[in-house]
This record gives sequence, C-alpha cells and structure tokens, in this order.
Amino acid sequence: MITQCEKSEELDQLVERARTYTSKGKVADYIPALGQADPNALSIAVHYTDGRCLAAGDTEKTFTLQSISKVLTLALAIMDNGEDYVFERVGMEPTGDPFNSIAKLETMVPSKPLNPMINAGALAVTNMLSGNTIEEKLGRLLAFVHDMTGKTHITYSSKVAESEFKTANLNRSLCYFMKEHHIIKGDVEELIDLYTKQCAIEVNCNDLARIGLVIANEGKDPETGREIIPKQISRIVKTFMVTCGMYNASGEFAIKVGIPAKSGVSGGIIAAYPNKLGIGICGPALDDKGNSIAGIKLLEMMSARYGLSIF
Ligand SMILES: NC(=O)CC[C@H](N)C(=O)O
Repeated sequence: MITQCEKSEELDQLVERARTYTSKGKVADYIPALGQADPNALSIAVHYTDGRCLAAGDTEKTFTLQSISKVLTLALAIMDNGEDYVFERVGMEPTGDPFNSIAKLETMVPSKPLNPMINAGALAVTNMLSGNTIEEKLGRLLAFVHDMTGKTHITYSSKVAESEFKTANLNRSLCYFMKEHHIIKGDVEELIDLYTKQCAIEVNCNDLARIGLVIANEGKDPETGREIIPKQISRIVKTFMVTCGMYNASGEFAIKVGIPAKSGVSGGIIAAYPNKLGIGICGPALDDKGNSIAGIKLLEMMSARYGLSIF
C-alpha cells in the first residue's frame, strides 16, 4: 500500500500553470454543500502499476465522487446482473446533451437513457444494484471502493448527501419519467436516497488514482494481482469513459487528452491509462459543461508533454 508519493518539480510546475485557469471557472452550487469548495484548489496524484506514485498539490484533501461514482456503480451493476440485463435498460451511445438533460428520454424509442454516464442512465444503473435495503446496497458499493483503494474507512459525507437529497428535483423528474416507462422500479425517494449517498462518497486524489489504476490494470489489484473487476467489465467501463465520461465534452477531451476519464461536479477527475497508470485530480472550479476547468487543462498539458494519448 502506497503511503507517501514522490514530489515532482515538473508536475508541480504543470499544476501551477493549470491553476491559473481556475479563475475562469465556477464551483458547482446547485448542490449547496458543494458551493463551499475552494475554487483555486488543484491537486493530482498519479499511481503506476509498478507501485510508484507522484503527487502535487493537497492530495490528502477529501472531496465527493459525484458523477465519478457512475463508473463504479456501472461495474457493480454488470457484475450483479450481467451485461444483457444492464444494456436492455441503458444504452451505449453518447448524448451530446448536458449530464442532467431529460430531453432525449422522451424522444428515444424505446425510451431508455442513452448511456450510464449521464444522470438518467446512472439512476437506472443504481436501481439495478443487488441488495434488500438501501443500507445493504450502499454497503456493497462502499466495500467495492474499499477493495479498490485498500482503505476500509472510506464512507460518504452525510452533509453533501442531504444537501443533494433536498435539491435533487431534476433527478427526481428523470426517475419518475423512467418509472412511468418501466426502466426503473421501486420507490423513487429510496433511489434518490441511495444515489445521493453514492455521489457523496468521500475520497482524496490518491484514492481516486488508486481506483483509476485498478480500472487501468484490467480490474486487478496492482499489488496482489487479485481480480476486483472482471477484465471484460473493466474494458466496458474504460470504453464508456472515453465516449461519455466528460459528457458533451467527451469528443474534444478524447482529441486533446486521449485517456479514458470521468469527471464529477465536485471537480474530481479520474483517469485510467490502460495497463500503465491511474490519475486522480481535484479542482472544484468547473467549466460550462460541469468538468474541472483546471483539471482538464492539466491533463491536456500532461498529455501533450508526455505523449499520453492512447490513440
Ligand atoms: N455531473 C455530476 O457530477 C452530477 C452528479 C450530481 N450528484 C447530480 O446528480 O447532479
């Protein structure tokens, strides 16, 4: 287990250059508790399959997963139900719409969310997790996070979860629409309860980089070789990260950075370079698509300097 990452002057310099972009972004405040984040913050951890790790900025500071959790619930839902069941209820195509849009749900025939990385698709995926109660489902998701990070104390922020639960009316609308069309079943309030808790799971950049590394490493624990996610499912997850991970900025991101990645409105970005490394970033100031503005700049700079594009 990595306890201390190396400092790298070069990475520090890139972070300071990227940090200048934070002033052009804005911290998300539609979930009121997220509005308290420091807009100038920017940190990164890079974990390699051989056990090395590099860090810059305050990598111990915690933040919530938000939409990054969609990657984890997707993997777990496929492990629980199999590919056929999951993809009968959620599609595999990018939307070109904002992450919380309801528009395509009504126009698509048959009515199902286009992919698991937008809110509608992620809510449908969360609805598929196995377990008899919210506590059991959340417990299984947390155990999955503990397995990937090696840290068993990771839990969710009840403050952020409650703040989102109180204000999640758009997500409730998506759920009621999908319930009407039999894409989801059960109690919508319970689903929103579970979803807001999943989004409020608190990690730091090192945890995120470690999760990215497991995904990069074909689902295996890089230290022990133990399978945490079946290889085929880690492949599906990485592919969705490329096509839909940065919402309606995924195309530009694939060209300018070229690494499977997923963002969240807390300013987190997870990235997984196949068979090589995992990256965890936090920079709460967001661009107009809801992605960390300086986080994306930092990845663009790193990709250009180190030739990181997988394409
Ligand atoms: N893009 C995001 O990170 C969105 C996640 C957030 N919890 C929401 O549903 O609105």
